[in-house]
Amino acid sequence: MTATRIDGKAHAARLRARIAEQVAELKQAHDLVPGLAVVLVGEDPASQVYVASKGKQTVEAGMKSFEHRLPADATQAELLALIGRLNADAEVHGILVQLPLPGHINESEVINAIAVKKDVDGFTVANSGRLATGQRAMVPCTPLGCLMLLRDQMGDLSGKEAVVIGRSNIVGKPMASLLLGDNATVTVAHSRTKDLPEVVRRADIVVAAVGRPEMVKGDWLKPGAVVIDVGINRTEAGLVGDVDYASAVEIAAAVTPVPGGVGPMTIACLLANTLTACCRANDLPDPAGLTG
Ligand SMILES: Nc1nc2c(c(=O)[nH]1)N[C@@H](CN(C=O)c1ccc(C(=O)N[C@@H](CCC(=O)O)C(=O)O)cc1)CN2
Repeated sequence: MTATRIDGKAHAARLRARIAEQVAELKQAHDLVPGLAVVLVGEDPASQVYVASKGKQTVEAGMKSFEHRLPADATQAELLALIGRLNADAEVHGILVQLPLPGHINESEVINAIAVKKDVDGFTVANSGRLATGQRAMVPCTPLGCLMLLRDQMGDLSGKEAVVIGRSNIVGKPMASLLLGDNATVTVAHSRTKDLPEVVRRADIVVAAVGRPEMVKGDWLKPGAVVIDVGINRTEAGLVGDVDYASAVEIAAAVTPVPGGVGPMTIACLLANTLTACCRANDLPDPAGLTG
């Protein structure tokens, strides 16, 4: 039997519609409009596309979008000064610096200059620490999107065996924290893991976030596993994930495709985090069902 194709595009569209409704209610009840500032440094083609999509979807959801483009040779001081102004701007509830940054810029210093309450990427040390210790945090968008897809597909994740492949600060580690928060039993595998196929074979849930085209094969999977592919790899054959989709669908119960799986959820969850940041800045309760 062939696996379900988890339609991230359709899921993201439904999520954006719910966010737009909640944004309209916020305006009506409190005369508040969430605002998102996105900062792009340089001209990386993929980043330009993502930033344009973020701006468009922010406006479509009824929020304010502020786009700031700096040249590739902008200095760190210029970037920090811009973040300082956005931190102080009452119309801006969320700030995102598009990654990757040019090599001469210290990514960690820049990210950690963002006010913790406006850190809608959830990448600051403060938000990472809060998530890792089970406190209320701003949750990174890609892992939050993966969690929403998993809950939608499987319901309760309690007691499930989950293997997260990849230990990055922006996907692997927060993903592991979120799965632990839902009471899954979590293994984080990485490049030094011994016998990775055997580790993956025991998982009910596989989240692949390694950045290696089609590395996870169908015969690594436990029959009936749910597979979330975070990879976005540009190859000569086109865009592929970290999972070999064709062989995975022969064994798994459900698999996210690339494109059209996790990617669209990343931007929808950014809108969710911006709405959450606006509510928190105004001492209102978190919006229902958006915070993970
Ligand atoms: N500050 C951040 N920088 C980056 C993040 C992030 O979450 N915060 N994530 C990625 C880029 N990204 C959003 O910024 C992103 C990547 C991919 C998609 C997406 O919808 N992908 C499509 C395929 C589109 C394509 O052809 O490239 C899909 O998977 O269907 C959305 C957002 C790195 N930087």
